[in-house]
Amino acid sequence: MAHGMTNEAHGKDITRIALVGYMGAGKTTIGKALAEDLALSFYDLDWYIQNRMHKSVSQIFDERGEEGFRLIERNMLHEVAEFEDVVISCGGGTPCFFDNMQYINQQAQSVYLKCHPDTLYAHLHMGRAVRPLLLGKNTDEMKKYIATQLEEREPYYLMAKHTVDVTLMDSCLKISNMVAKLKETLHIG
Ligand SMILES: Nc1ncnc2c1ncn2[C@@H]1O[C@H](COP(=O)(O)OP(=O)(O)OP(=O)(O)O)[C@@H](O)[C@H]1O
Ligand SMILES: O=C(O)C1=C[C@@H](O)[C@@H](O)[C@H](O)C1
Ligand SMILES: [Mg+2]
Repeated sequence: MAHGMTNEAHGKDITRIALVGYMGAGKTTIGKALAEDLALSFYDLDWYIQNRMHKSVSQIFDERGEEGFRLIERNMLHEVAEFEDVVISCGGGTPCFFDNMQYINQQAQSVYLKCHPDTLYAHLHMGRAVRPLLLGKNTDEMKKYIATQLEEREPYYLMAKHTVDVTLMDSCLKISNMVAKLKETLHIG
């Protein structure tokens, strides 16, 4: 596989792709499709945390607060980012805590899935996954929260090695186009 990250322990060429970006950008949706296309294993960091902890992300937030969740998230990131020949979808906040983004860049080909706040809102509004940070917010509050937090977080996301704007890929039918664009960006597949 022509990706070019070499594992120093055994000198083998490995592929490890990490997707970052705001909640609702499509990291999970697109990451899964990309992994299938490239015949790589797919790891979603939120799902991995939930499986390892036997608890939902929301439960972890409730029981340990965001601070507790971020500690667990960092530890789990260090587990999945050791795996070889994988696509990893990070959580929306993963790059913004500790030195996570530097670590992601050290371990993987990172891609920021950039998405306009209106599209993020539309995705988050229609999706059914529970995002503790958005709980209890009405439409206006949610739109404001997304716009403000995206501005705060974008400097971290922009540290990724590649940026792909997914705003215009706003249809499930076009997920395959998205995969093609990512492969082109990464010179892979
Ligand atoms: N390109 C797209 N076109 C249409 N719908 C999309 C697209 N990308 C994502 N969606 C939809 O938007 C919702 C959120 O997507 P997804 O869960 O993949 O986002 P995420 O970036 O993984 O978010 P989080 O950081 O919260 O895990 C889902 O319901 C998904 O089906
Ligand atoms: O953007 C965030 O901070 C989050 C995104 C999700 O992926 C989850 O990791 C959690 O809901 C927090
Ligand atoms: Mg996700």
